[in-house]
Amino acid sequence: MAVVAGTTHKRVPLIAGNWKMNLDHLQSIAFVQKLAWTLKDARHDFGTAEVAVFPPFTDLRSVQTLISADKLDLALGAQDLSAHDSGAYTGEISGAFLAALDCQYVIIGHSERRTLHNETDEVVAAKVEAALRHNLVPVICVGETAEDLEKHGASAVPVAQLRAALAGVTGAVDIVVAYEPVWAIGSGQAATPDQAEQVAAKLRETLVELLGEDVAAVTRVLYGGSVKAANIASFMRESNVDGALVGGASLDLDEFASISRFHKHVGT
Ligand SMILES: O=C(CO)COP(=O)(O)O
Repeated sequence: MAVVAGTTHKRVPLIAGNWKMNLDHLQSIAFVQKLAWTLKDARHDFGTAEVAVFPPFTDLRSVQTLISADKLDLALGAQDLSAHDSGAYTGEISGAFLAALDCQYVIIGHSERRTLHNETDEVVAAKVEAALRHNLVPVICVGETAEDLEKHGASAVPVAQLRAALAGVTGAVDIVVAYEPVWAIGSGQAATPDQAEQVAAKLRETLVELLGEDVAAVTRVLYGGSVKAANIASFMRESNVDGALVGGASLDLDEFASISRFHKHVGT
């Protein structure tokens, strides 16, 4: 595992681009090609930061083909999956299908799905189990609303959501946790690095309790919510923040490439 210069990280950071419902399959090809060239030109070392893209379902085949044909150093993830493996579930996408497309990751429990699609903690937990059944790494999203923050402080809701998401999980699992305060998503108002670190530390304590020291020590905890090139370094200086889940800025090629190369700014 890489220790990133200028930080205390012992986990390889993950910079994950959640495209949400943006870029069709043709646009995705152009974008990923340019992203790969930009990172290659900059001699990006994937040992210092793994870079992953999370396109819409309809883009996955195109992006997978590009990554595999051109041997691009990019990881691929989906934005959601079904809790079921196959059968009469119109409109759902099985984890088996994602694994067959070489997806390594899948986002689960994003606040937009919790709010707009009424995903409960139980649904999130069932999806985490489905991801693990298919050897996909779930990127489990947790985060408090502005109202939660006011009423319960920053960490109570994210910690409770993480406990619920891991209800059916034991042992040496490969997971990623993304702390995304709902009030910071798309608002331009990111959490402070200290706020992110405090919640990330609480989430890691929860991982120790639920899954043991060894799993907690290697699990990456990401921060998400108005991350951009100008603020990524300040988050990455925190010892419990191991990367970022980036929304809007992941659609801007130069901005996302610059975020991926955060170690250039750490210590400056
Ligand atoms: O929701 C997010 C990533 O999943 C964050 O979105 P923004 O980076 O646009 O705030």
